[in-house]
Amino acid sequence: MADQIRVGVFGSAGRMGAEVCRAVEAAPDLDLVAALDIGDDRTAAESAQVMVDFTHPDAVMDNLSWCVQHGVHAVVGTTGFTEDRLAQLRWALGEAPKTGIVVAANFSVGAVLMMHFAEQAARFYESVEIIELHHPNKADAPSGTATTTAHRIAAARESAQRPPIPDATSQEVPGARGADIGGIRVHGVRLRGLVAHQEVLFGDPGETLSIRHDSLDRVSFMPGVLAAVRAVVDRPGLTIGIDDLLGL
Ligand SMILES: NC(=O)C1=CN([C@@H]2O[C@H](COP(=O)(O)OP(=O)(O)OC[C@H]3O[C@@H](n4cnc5c(N)ncnc54)[C@H](OP(=O)(O)O)[C@@H]3O)[C@@H](O)[C@H]2O)C=CC1
Ligand SMILES: O=C(O)C1=N[C@H](C(=O)O)C[C@H](O)C1
Repeated sequence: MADQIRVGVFGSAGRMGAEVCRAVEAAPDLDLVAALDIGDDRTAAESAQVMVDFTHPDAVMDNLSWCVQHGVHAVVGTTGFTEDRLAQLRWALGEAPKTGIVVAANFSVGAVLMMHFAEQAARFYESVEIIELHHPNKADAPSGTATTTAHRIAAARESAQRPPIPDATSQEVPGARGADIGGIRVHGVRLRGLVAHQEVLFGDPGETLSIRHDSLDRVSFMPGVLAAVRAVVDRPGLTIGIDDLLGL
């Protein structure tokens, strides 16, 4: 079909990459032109308009540098995007970018809503902690979703001039209180049988609020990935998260 978007996938043999290949092949408006995994030659990717990257935090920056050099748009789900890495991408894209890059810690609509709702709730509660739960083959901890959620909650609390979260712990086995991400405690669970799950717990005197999201299958990420593929061709520059694409 003439007006199909030509799509390639970095990490095509991985859990997410394989699912993206299936989703692209099933979409009538998309054409899968390159399925590349580690060590593969990138020549096939030169014919792509959009490359999707679900690889590894150690590999993704090199893949994106190739995309920018070749004017190929990118949709990126791989984790590990610190402020420093985002700044490197902005610098590589330049002041008048022609290429678009969408980087999202989580492409599932429910997870995007969970982060959005958690950000809304953040200013109302004295206490907040995050529990992320994933399959045991996951390379990184805490998850990119939990890190992003923690930073968004921390920023919302700062805007609302919330004091630090109360915690009188004075004796602690290292790790028992989780990781401190921007002042928010994040606890990581790795358990066979899980896919990707997160609970954000808020507390105030006499009440708690739990906001939980569960990805039970990797198909949950596909509508967001495909929406980003369709959008990125008309979005030069760096887009962080898919909230805008969902109208949030
Ligand atoms: N944003 C989101 O919605 C989601 C993000 N993720 C993130 O996506 C990433 C991948 O997750 P997952 O699919 O579970 O991981 P996998 O390990 O299953 O897949 C990664 C694949 O990428 C390959 N790979 C590594 N380096 C390169 C490279 N330079 N070029 C091409 N392929 C490469 C790996 O090969 P090999 O195994 O040989 O190293 C592997 O086949 C993680 O960072 C994860 O956190 C996951 C789910 C949703
Ligand atoms: O590795 C995974 O599986 C996932 N990674 C992303 C993350 O680190 O947040 C998204 C989702 O949690 C699944």
